[in-house]
Amino acid sequence: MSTNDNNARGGRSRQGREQGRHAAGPRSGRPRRGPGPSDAPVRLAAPARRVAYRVLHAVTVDDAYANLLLPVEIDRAKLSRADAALATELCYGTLRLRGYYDAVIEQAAGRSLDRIDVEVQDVLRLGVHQILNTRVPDHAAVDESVLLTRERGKPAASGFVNGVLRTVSRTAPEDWTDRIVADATSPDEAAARATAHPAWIVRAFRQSLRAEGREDELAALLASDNEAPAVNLVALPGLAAAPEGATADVYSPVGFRSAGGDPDQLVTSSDGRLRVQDEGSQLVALALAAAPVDPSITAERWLDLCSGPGGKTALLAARALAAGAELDAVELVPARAGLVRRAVSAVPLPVEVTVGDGTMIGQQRGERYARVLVDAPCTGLGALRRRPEARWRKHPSDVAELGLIQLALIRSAFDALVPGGVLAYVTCSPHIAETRGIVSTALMQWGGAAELLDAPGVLAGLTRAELPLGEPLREGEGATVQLWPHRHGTDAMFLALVRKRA
Ligand SMILES: C[S@@+](CC[C@H](N)C(=O)[O-])C[C@H]1O[C@@H](n2cnc3c(N)ncnc32)[C@H](O)[C@@H]1O
Repeated sequence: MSTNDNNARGGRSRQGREQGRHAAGPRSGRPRRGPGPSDAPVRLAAPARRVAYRVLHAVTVDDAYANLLLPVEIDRAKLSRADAALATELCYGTLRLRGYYDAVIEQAAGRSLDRIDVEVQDVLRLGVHQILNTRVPDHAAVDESVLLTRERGKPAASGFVNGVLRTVSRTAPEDWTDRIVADATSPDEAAARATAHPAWIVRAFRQSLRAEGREDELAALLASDNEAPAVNLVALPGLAAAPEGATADVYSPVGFRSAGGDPDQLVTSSDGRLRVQDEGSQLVALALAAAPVDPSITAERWLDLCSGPGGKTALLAARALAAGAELDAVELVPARAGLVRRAVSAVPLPVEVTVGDGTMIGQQRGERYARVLVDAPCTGLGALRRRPEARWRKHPSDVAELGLIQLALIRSAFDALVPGGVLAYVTCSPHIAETRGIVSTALMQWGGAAELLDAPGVLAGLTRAELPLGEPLREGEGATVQLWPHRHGTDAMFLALVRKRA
């Protein structure tokens, strides 16, 4: 079976076949069917389904990372581009909504998940995803799930799979959502169940939005986590330009979306001067390069303190080259330091990449740098749409553990600044404890030795369009920036710019 024919995307919709059963558009905050990545082909290619299953199961039993394993499995299966796209949608779509699908399976099967064979669980998850959130016809989703069950050496379970999936298909997706949230004990728990997020993450998001005076955006934020992000690229400034036909980013002056084709091909053929990079990541690196250091600083040396795998280092290197500055990079993990070296090789600037502990750099290289980027290790709650299984692997205790490292890193970065120099504290998490919490604590400890700069103002000087921002953390003239997937189309990057008083 091929997925390449026009019928695949243009064929009869489930809505049509089911006479308006799902005629209403996707409801905000709920797992959705509709256009975009979930708008999967009508006919299912068996190889794509097998690849999706293999990755799903490796995530379940081996703690594999889907974004690393999926390309390997796609290569191994020699999937066509269309089938690779389908395998990606099936795999990522299933993983993103896994908690929701598990609840559906438990209700449809009338038993708890731990009483279902672990391989059969993943067959069912994949089947439920196809039935509830793609245009794959129900009978195809059921039949092929049964086939897959047999292929996995579980013929005795094929009747069970058939029965559960038929039960799922007899209830409209919207009605499933109503059932799944029916006994939720709070609005956050209901939102968590309906959008397949752990409840503690929903509470953390609500708190961050509330701090910005935008709590009413919670449903939009949760929904955006369940959508595949567009592939965004950067053209390293001064070294490359966006290719003909590409669409310029809304905010980043050096970002673009490709007109089609394989982004990896673009990266390779440009010798790494075009790179895949989230628009928010571009903006925070550009903001550090543009921040006002004290005019007494004439020769600048810059530092990327947590640099692996080097996306922001490459952009900083291009900016440093243009500004006549030097650049160093530090990374704790040797393999990731290797990726940083590869990333900066695209820029004709010698960048010293050191494997080391960034928390020690302040002591070792005190008052040496005019600009320091602290792209701190964090929970990554702002990039859940990118890492489909990640939300199920995070724990509230991670926040406290990471907080200690984040505080140690920002303090080390401050010590490494020359007087008048600026540090950028960045996370790809909007969690208050990792963002405003760290910056407030550090500012309090530094007292009058530090000033929070106006990060929204710095960004306003470089973005193509004005960024709609919420209420920031303010101190003096300074303010922070929080970007959001649902509002800006970026990862939820946080940025604070802090200057060491001269
Ligand atoms: C958010 S990532 C940085 C992403 C990077 N700036 C980029 O744009 O590609 C955080 C990095 O910090 C590294 N890291 C964690 N603890 C560190 C430490 N104590 N010193 C230096 N790097 C550390 C992690 O290994 C990880 O590569």
